Amino acid sequence: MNKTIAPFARHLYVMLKPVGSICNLDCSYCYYLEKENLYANTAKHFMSEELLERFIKDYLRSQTKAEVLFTWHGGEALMRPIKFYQKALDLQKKYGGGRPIDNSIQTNGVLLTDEWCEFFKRNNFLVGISIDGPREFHDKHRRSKQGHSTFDQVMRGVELLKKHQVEFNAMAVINSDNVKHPLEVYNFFKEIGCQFIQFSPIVERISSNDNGLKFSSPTESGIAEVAPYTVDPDEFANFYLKIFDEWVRKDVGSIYIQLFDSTLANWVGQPPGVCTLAKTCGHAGVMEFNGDVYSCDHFVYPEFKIGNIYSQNLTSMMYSDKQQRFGSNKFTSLPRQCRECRYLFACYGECPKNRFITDKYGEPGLNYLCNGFYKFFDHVRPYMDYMKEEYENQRPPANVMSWVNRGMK
Ligand SMILES: C[S@@+](CC[C@H](N)C(=O)[O-])C[C@H]1O[C@@H](n2cnc3c(N)ncnc32)[C@H](O)[C@@H]1O
Ligand code: SF4
Ligand code: SF4
Ligand code: SF4
Repeated sequence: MNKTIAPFARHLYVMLKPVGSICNLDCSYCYYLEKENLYANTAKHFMSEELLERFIKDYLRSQTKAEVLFTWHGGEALMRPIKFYQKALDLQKKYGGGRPIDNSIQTNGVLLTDEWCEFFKRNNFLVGISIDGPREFHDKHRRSKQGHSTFDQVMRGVELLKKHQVEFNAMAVINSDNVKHPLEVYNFFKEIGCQFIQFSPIVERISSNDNGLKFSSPTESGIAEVAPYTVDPDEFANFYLKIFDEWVRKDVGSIYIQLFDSTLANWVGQPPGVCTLAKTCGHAGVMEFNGDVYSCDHFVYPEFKIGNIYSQNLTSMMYSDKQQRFGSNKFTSLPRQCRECRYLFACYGECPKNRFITDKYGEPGLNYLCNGFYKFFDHVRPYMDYMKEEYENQRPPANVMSWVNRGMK
């Protein structure tokens, strides 16, 4: 089984929200918590077993490849009991026709127990656990509903995952605080024995609409109110540069950082495995607790709803004109600065969610983090060129470490 959650390499992929956006924590920057307001008139935000069965049957039927990936997401997916997931596994078996099925679950880690970990190990789940680095950075934003620290609980969760040898990776946001401490954050993950790290930058704007959602929908234009924890593009570049310089000397082949892997993949002409750096997207939808399906986890806004599984099947929603346009738009809407950029092949304008500034020609739709990405690609170029050559000559790209350490670069 793959050790990173790379759903975007799939043809048709829909992640699930078994408790909608309900969560036991109150992270300051969370884009998903407020989705509760989209369903303000629904008393219970949890997926029924009847809907679970409908989804599993349809999802398995719509796959074009033998291997199938289910992802359980939230809100906090561990707020459903183990028996809910056991039921899901039984249904996967019932409708799977013997095909290989993987499950991944994303969690804040606070509710992990021996029992959960035994269940994950037994059923080969890949667990994504959210930690923002050492205690002071983690606790700054990831707090309980009562405002308490969660660091110790999450670390206890990590220890349980390790004790039961559950495959896990770490999800860490890069925000305006931890971005200033790249090596402390990187070394922390190495010290806790985490080999697979996905960093995701916070880029949020405060909405001026009164639709009950605090964060701007990607369709709102303008930069005026960037949320305070949003990462600065230059600091974002510096964060990755510092970590890259450490990684390329010591850790290639032993620590996996999603951006580095995906960049190398684009450099050698392979699919990057992450939607944000692909030419197009749109094959990764999300289904809410009531069967509503949206274009993407970061586009859960009324205007990006593509249907409901009670009235349409997944194939017709995911291959609808609306969803196909959503996906191709990632490329077709790029502003001139991107179209002319030497790193277009590696970046593709990153995620459309973050494209709300104007480019140097005055065209709208440039990525807020453009400057940061450009600096990153410019910095890693010689190393990527070297690793590409090794790869193309059937030698391990990890040879880059001895090249760098011999002072060749
Ligand atoms: C919405 S949470 C849901 C799963 C689970 N509750 C957790 O925290 O892992 C999924 C991931 O999104 C990250 N996240 C939350 N708000 C974000 C934002 N505004 N931008 C980028 N990532 C964010 C979280 O840190 C977490 O790793
Ligand atoms: S734990 Fe996850 S869903 Fe809950 S508030 Fe934090 S980021 Fe959001
Ligand atoms: S909109 Fe962004 S996060 Fe969503 S699928 Fe496209 S690139 Fe990925
Ligand atoms: S680095 Fe900037 S200009 Fe180049 S493709 Fe990315 S967002 Fe566009």
